[in-house]
Amino acid sequence: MEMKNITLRFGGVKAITDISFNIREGEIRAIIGPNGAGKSSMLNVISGFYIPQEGEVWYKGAPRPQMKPYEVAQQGIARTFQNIALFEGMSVLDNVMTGRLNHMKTGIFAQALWKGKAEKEEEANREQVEKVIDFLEIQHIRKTPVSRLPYGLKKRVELARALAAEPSLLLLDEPMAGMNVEEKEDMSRFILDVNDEFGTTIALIEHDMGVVMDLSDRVVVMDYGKKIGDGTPDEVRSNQDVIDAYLGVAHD
Ligand SMILES: Nc1ncnc2c1ncn2[C@@H]1O[C@H](COP(=O)(O)OP(=O)(O)OP(=O)(O)O)[C@@H](O)[C@H]1O
Repeated sequence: MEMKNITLRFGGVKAITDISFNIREGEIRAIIGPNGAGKSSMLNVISGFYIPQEGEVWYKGAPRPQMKPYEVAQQGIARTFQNIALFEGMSVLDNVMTGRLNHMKTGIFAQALWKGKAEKEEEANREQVEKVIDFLEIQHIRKTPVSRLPYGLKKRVELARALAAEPSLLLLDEPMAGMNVEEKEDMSRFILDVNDEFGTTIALIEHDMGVVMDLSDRVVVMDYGKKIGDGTPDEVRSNQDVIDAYLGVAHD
């Protein structure tokens, strides 16, 4: 995926100014930056939730036309949210199942006409869901309503739902926010395993520098809507603009 000269405005506020960067197939790419830098806005541009006023999003080698978020999802892009967005009253299993909605092609009428086809689809959906539930080690809570789960597990269920969609690009908005050290370690391991095992490309926003530097292949750094750094964790760590931004050095 390639972001080319993206500019995004909200009225008079420029959230993103002329930013370009790419996400290579199979990599873990982090977007970092101080509060209000424009990271969530950028993730929303990637997911098709915001349409930038300027610039182009290229996906799989071609410019992506203006699309609705569900159409972007159908192209294999799934995401999790900064604030957990699960159905609290529903079980873990049912929540993860909602991740398959994009794969449910057989409508109600078709189901009535071709029962066999619908059954096959249902089976494939169940299989993928069970695979993800096993992979993320949440079998023991599959029947539990999400509202009863501790925070760290809710975040894992959100990851499970996104993975159930079998995305080729997975967007994670602060996957470790609010977690304790142990939960962060678990989540890091799962993210690395997902990348390894399924070959899923991952773009994530994360505030915990230790986590970002350990997980990512490459990092984009934003500050005040601009890109100030882009490279491997080591390159970014030694970039003077990045150091200044994080130490809060005044802008000219
Ligand atoms: N829907 C919106 N309407 C108006 N302004 C917005 C909107 N979303 C973001 N902004 C503004 O755009 C800028 C970038 O915000 P954004 O949330 O993308 O930053 P961020 O880096 O994700 O911040 P944080 O780390 O605090 O989540 C901020 O000045 C913010 O106030």
